[in-house]
Amino acid sequence: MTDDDPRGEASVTVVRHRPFALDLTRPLGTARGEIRRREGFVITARRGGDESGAVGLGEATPLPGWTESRDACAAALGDLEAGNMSEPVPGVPDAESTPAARHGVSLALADAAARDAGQPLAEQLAVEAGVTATPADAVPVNATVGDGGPAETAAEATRAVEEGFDCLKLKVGARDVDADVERLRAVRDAVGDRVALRADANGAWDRETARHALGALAAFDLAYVEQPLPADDLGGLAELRRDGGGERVPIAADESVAVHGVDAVLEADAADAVVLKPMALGGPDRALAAALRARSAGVDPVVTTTIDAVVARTAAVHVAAAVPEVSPCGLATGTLLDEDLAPDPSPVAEGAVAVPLGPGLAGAAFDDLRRS
Ligand SMILES: O=C(O)CCC(=O)c1ccccc1C(=O)O
Ligand SMILES: [Mg+2]
Repeated sequence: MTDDDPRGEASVTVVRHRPFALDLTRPLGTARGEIRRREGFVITARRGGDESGAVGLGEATPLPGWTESRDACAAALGDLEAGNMSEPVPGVPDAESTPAARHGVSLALADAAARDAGQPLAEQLAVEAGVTATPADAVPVNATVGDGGPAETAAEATRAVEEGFDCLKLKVGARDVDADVERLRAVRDAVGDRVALRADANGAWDRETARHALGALAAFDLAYVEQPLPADDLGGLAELRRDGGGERVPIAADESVAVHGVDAVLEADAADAVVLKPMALGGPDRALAAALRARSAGVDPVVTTTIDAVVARTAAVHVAAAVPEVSPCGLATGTLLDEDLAPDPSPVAEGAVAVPLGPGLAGAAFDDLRRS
C-alpha cells in the first residue's frame, strides 16, 4: 500500500473465492428473456499482503450479456488465487474483460480499507472519489416489476405502493407495444398520479417502434423509458431524446452504459439518466466515478444491481449513498431472490433502504461469510 494506491491494489492477496447459486422466487420477465437464477462467488481478500489488516468481503456475480461468463469470471479469480495468503499476487482483474471479477476483488479491498479505517464503505468510496458531501444515511429505491399481463402487472404495482414504494420500474418490450400500453394504463389507473413510473425496454425496439412506443406511453407520464433502443444505437437514443414520437419522454441508458461506458453515452448526448450497475462496470469505485461524471454533465445517475446477492447489493447501497441527492435506485432486488447468502442488513422499508453504518459493508453482519 502506498499513497498512490490506497487500497493496495498493486499487490493484493486474495484469500479465497467460493461459489454460490441462488434461485429467484419466480422468474423476472424482461425483453431479453427471463432471469431465473444467479450464480457467483463470495470473495475474501487482504490488502497488500498485510497480515494484520482486516479481511475484506466481496462478491462477483456475473450476468452473461452484462458481464463476462461465469467461467471467465472463475478463471480470472482462479488466476489471483494461484497466489496464497502469504504471497501477494500483483494486480486485480481487468474491468473491461472481467467486470464481475474486478467488482468482487475491488469490493473486498475497499471493504478491508474501510474496516481498517473504521468507517462505512460509503465514506471510504466518497473520500477516494473526492466527494466532499457526507454520504446519505438512506437511499430511495424503485420497485422492480417484471413482465406479465395487465391485471397481474397492476396487482404487483399496487402491492408495491402498499408496501411504501413511490417509484416503480416496469419491464416492457417483452410483448408488442399495444400490449405494453394496456399494461401501463392498468398500472397508472391502479396507482394514481402520485407514483413515479419508469419503463425498461431492455433494448427491445427499433427506432420506428420506439418512436411509436414513446408517443403512446407519454400519456402515462413516465419518469423515463430505459434503454428503448439496442445498446449500440447511441445516435438513435440522442434522436429520441430530442423528438420522442411527439411528446418528450426522458430517456435512460443502461445497456449502452454497460457496453460503451458512461463517457460515450454522455458524449453522444444519448440520455437524461444513466443506469449504473457496479457489477457490470467493474466495481463500486468505478460506478461511483461514473455517477459523478454523469452528474457533472447534467445527467441523472441511478445505481442498480444485476439482481446480486446481499454482499454486492449492500455495496451498491453504499455507492448510491455516496452520490449526493441520488434519485430512486434499482436496489430493491433482494426480495426477488428465494434465498440469500446472509440476512439483509438494509431491508427496504417505505420505499427506501437504510445505509449500514459499517465499519465497511455492514459491521459484523457478514462475519460468517468473512470467516467461511
Ligand atoms: O433497476 C432495477 O429496478 C433492478 C435491476 C434490473 O432491472 C436489472 C437486473 C438485472 C439485469 C438487468 C436489469 C436492468 O435494469 O435492465
Ligand atoms: Mg435496465
